[in-house]
Amino acid sequence: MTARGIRTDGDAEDLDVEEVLALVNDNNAHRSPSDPLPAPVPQRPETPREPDPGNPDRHHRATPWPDARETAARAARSATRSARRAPVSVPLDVALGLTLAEPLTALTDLPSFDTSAMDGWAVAGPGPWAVREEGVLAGHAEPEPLTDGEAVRIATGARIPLDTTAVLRSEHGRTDAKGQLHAGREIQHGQDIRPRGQECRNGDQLLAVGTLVTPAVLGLASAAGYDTLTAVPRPRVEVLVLGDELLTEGLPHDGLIRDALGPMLPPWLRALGAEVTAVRRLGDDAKALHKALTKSEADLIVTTGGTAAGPVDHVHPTLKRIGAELLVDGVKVRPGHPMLLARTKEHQHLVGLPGNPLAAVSGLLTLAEPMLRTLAARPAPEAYTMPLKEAAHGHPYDTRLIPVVLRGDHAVPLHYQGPAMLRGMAAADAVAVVPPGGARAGQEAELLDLPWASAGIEVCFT
Ligand SMILES: Nc1nc2c(c(=O)[nH]1)N[C@H]1C(S)=C(S)[C@@H](COP(=O)(O)OP(=O)(O)OC[C@H]3O[C@@H](n4cnc5c(N)ncnc54)[C@H](O)[C@@H]3O)O[C@H]1N2
Ligand code: MOO
Repeated sequence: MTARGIRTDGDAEDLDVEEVLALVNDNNAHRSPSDPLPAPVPQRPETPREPDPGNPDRHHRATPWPDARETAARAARSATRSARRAPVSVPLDVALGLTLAEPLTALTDLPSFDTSAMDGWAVAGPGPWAVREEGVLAGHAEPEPLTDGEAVRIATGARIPLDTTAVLRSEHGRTDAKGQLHAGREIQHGQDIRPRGQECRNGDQLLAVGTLVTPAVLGLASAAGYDTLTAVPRPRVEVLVLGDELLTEGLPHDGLIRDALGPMLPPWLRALGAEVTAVRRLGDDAKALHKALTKSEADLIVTTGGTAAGPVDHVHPTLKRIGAELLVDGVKVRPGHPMLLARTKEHQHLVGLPGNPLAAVSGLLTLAEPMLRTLAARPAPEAYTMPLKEAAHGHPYDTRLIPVVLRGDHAVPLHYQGPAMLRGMAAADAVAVVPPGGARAGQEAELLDLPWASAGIEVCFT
């Protein structure tokens, strides 16, 4: 979804997204907005490390998986603080998936008048009742008051006439030959009348700052009189797909392969709260990458491929050339260990996803998710675990992320989970976090939800 219709609201400018973030993160002590800036990558290893003949220097700087996620969230907090991103006022139809930057306060009583909860008759006093000729429908102006012994046909949602004592449901009343209405059962005073203000009074707080705008929130906001909502803007994300070998259509041929990430990343990033402003295919062209990085005004740049040390892996050299600060340079996670996070400008970061498609997913879950969630002021998901149905093979030193399906009260690891494969992930309900050394059958494993399998907010394929 784009930011169609988004404008900056004059009143909202006084507010601060960081305050929203602080409220959202209230329950999460380690996410205090007063955290220091993320530390640059340490130059010395802090933990014993696996020898990596491919690239020992880079692996020794690799960040443990939980620390990498925390670093990404902290970097986003510092960017939010320094950029002072102002909340925006958006029409309801583009607010889905945003976070409220102002409490939702009722602009009216709900219901806003005494209303009938059922189709039937509004009656006054004890029966039988004489039935008025003209009935009352929803949307009609205020009807004439009733007098004792009088009834009027009424529709669900219609205004209750003054001095009505109850509503008699159509299925509980009958009219005799003289047109008198009789109740088939005893009726209670006030029965089937929804009194004005039953749900809320004008000025009541309905939802707090930091609430995610779901379809139900849109419904409530509309019912409560809102045309626009004041919300945290979506972080703007630009995707740069690197690689000369990539085709955008047809079958693979002559060593060329189809681009799996160009189609996958934009909807996934949107599901994580981003507004994807551009997807650029740059090939393996260092100049084009340099130009794209220096020109970008996005809050977050996501690159794919080129993170390793091959002859056309331009990400590291280009980051160095523009003077970017590497906050994470490799993560102790499989797949995806060459992933990286850099601060490219004061308010801008770059997540470098490895080119192998499942390794790219690992980078999304490890670095992009905490960063976007924090920029969008979304609450951190509740951590949860489930026992594994089968043993999961682990890496001796690194965390392993594996796609699983949830069956009953177990997580079942899926096959086809190699770094270059999406076959397992495409069938997955969640991703299991397997600690270094692996996990036994029956062992509890932390699970990461996939955005379409949990909230499902803004997985819009438009
Ligand atoms: N000497 C070493 N080589 C490699 C290491 C290492 O540590 N030392 N790490 C390996 C690991 S692990 C990964 S993951 C990859 C990461 O590589 P890059 O980020 O540089 O990615 P590329 O080399 O550009 O591509 C890797 C692989 O993925 C394919 N690819 C790239 N983009 C796409 C796309 N959009 N859609 C589908 N497939 C894509 C590409 O063709 C390659 O097959 O490095 C290892 N090497
Ligand atoms: O990080 Mo790589 O994904 O192990 O292939």
